[in-house]
Amino acid sequence: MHLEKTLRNLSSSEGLLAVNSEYSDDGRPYLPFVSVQPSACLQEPGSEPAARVECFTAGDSRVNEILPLSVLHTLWVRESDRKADSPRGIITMRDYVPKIMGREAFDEYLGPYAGYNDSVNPSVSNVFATAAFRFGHVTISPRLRRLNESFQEHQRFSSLSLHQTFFSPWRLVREGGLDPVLRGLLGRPAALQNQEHLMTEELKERLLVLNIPETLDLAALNLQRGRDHGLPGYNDWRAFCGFDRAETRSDLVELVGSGVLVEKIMDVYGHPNNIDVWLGGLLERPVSGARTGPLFACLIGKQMKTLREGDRFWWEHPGVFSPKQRQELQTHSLSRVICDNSGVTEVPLDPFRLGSYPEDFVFCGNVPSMDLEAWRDGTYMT
Ligand code: HEM
Repeated sequence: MHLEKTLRNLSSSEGLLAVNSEYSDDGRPYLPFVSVQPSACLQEPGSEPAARVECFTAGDSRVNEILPLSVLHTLWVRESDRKADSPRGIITMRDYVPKIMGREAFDEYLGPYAGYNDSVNPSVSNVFATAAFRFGHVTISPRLRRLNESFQEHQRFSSLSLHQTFFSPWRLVREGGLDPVLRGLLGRPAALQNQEHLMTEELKERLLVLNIPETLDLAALNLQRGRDHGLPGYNDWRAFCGFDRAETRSDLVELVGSGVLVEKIMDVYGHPNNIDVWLGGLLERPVSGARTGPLFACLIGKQMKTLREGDRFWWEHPGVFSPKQRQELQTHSLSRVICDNSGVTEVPLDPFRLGSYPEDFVFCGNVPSMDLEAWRDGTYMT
């Protein structure tokens, strides 16, 4: 059966997604297991063969790569079964993207929504998937924090090194479900990019990918994938974005902000033209108020623009939703999704901004929610 069919609950006509039939998280569903079993996911040490927790299945094959990814996938499946067509696009574009590329760059590359353009190709570009959006790999902290209701270290389920969470769905099923992980994501920071130490050892020395027995190096994979895909180098992409090429060491020092680092890069690459775009983009000094430098801000900005302009069902495109529905959709937030689909009862209003507990957290009752009355008259997707 095709993957998209296995992800649906075909026994009902309500358009629901399939969920796990063996386990639940305090009454809330988990993702279904893969159909080919036994799967390659790791098992709880010492557990009985009958108590296996298989790999979860979802639209993205990386769903088991790391616990937080399984958690977010699960959250969205629960949300989707509660409310058809949840507005993920709004949350990503309004609450996340401006924080990674910076408000100024967001306004420059995207600006206000200007309508659907049927000549825009919305597919994801090679450079975006293979380099620019992989900036996220240096924001990963080496520890996965698991917190209790008071957002303190969980007494039963302590925090873990990242590698202990690779392909280990049993840690959700047997160790407290989504809530301790969600609280850790909300209450503790992502890694701050550090030019002297870009990526955690957990990802450079200990990365696991299913069906490969050795541990891998995500930095090496990113560089090699860029070459496999024939990506032009750092300077060519700077030119593509209308920036000056870095011709000399001092040009690079200007962009990177560290002479010592530029020495190392030049020792390896010889000339700025040879620098892989993933590495060059990561090394640029971040734009103020952003997590990326100017090159990645440009490449991410251009991609986001085409994703929005080329989407016939973009939520702001007239005719997709009524004005009243659009107004309601704007009240939606990731915090609301967490409140509605997990046991977490306190959240920051903006979960993409790190706050301190309890000052910056509110009870779920105080998080705005959409009024679904706006959908009652059936005006939807004309
Ligand atoms: C611990 C967290 C993460 C792990 C273990 C991880 C691991 C991986 C792996 C193994 C790949 C495939 C690499 C290859 O063979 O080329 C990959 C691809 C990718 N990752 Fe991550 N990743 C993580 C977090 C992130 C984050 C936070 C972002 C972005 C914000 C991100 C963006 C991407 C993108 C865009 C791709 C390419 C996807 C595609 O072309 O289909 N990753 N990641």
